[in-house]
Amino acid sequence: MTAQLMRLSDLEPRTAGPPPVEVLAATKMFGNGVRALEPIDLTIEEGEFVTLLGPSGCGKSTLLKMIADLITPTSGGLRWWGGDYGHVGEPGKKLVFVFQDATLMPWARVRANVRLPLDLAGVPRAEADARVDPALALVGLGGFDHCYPRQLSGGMQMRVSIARALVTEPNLLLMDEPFGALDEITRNKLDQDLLDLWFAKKLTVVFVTHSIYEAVFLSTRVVVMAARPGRVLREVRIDAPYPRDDAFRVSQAFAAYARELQVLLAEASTAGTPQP
Ligand SMILES: Nc1ncnc2c1ncn2[C@@H]1O[C@H](COP(=O)(O)OP(=O)(O)OP(=O)(O)O)[C@@H](O)[C@H]1O
Repeated sequence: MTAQLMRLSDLEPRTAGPPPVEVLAATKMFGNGVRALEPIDLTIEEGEFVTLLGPSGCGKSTLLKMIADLITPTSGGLRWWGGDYGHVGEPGKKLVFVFQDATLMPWARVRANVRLPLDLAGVPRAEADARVDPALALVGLGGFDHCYPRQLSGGMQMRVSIARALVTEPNLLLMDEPFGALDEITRNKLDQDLLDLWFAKKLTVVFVTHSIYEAVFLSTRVVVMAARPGRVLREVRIDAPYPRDDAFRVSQAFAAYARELQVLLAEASTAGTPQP
């Protein structure tokens, strides 16, 4: 990672290609009558780190899963790199989803856990193994490949989960509150390492969190959502230079963004009407 400070304007756009994700008036109504999402319009540009922030039930996970094509919109649609989902997975258009739980196979060593997506894709064992080591090194777990998940802390298990995502060499990383279950110190460290990874690998990231502080620290842009029904309330660009470190966390700029998001979250929590 460069030691030179970069502003957002230095980072974008990383390519002139179509945006990795366009959400086009997409809605979601579940079978039980819950209107999880009102029409959402959202474009994620290449190289952005976009965070979905909002109170419980505002549809953050539903929107993220729609972006991963795990949930189909009730109306409206999405485009990925300018086309339909059929093109996702082609070179330069790879997407991966990281869940809140590490979801590791407890009976398998770290190496086998990280190699899993390559095994499933039929990548020859020697080639797959060769890709595991750099992925583990990227998350700071070089040398832990022979451990079982139970021998690792919660933070280390999340790192394995991220390595398992990185081994597929994604362009777009979708993360559903990946560090929500971790203590604050571990979470801060993983946030820092994730930012370094995002920067080094030129990833595009869409990240879900409840935490204002995590959103400010990580994001180029925060999308604040409100509930009942789920919708986008406001977007806030976090125009602070990268790389960001602990000095940013205690800066006036950080506090000002946190205050702004706090006010919006309070608004998001009171807005809306009860529904089934
Ligand atoms: N499969 C489902 N069937 C019915 N309703 C659902 C389903 N999934 C989510 N919902 C409802 O849709 C709304 C949005 O849920 P979602 O999980 O997307 O919100 P969220 O903002 O991610 O919440 P949290 O922060 O608590 O994870 C909620 O009212 C939820 O109960």
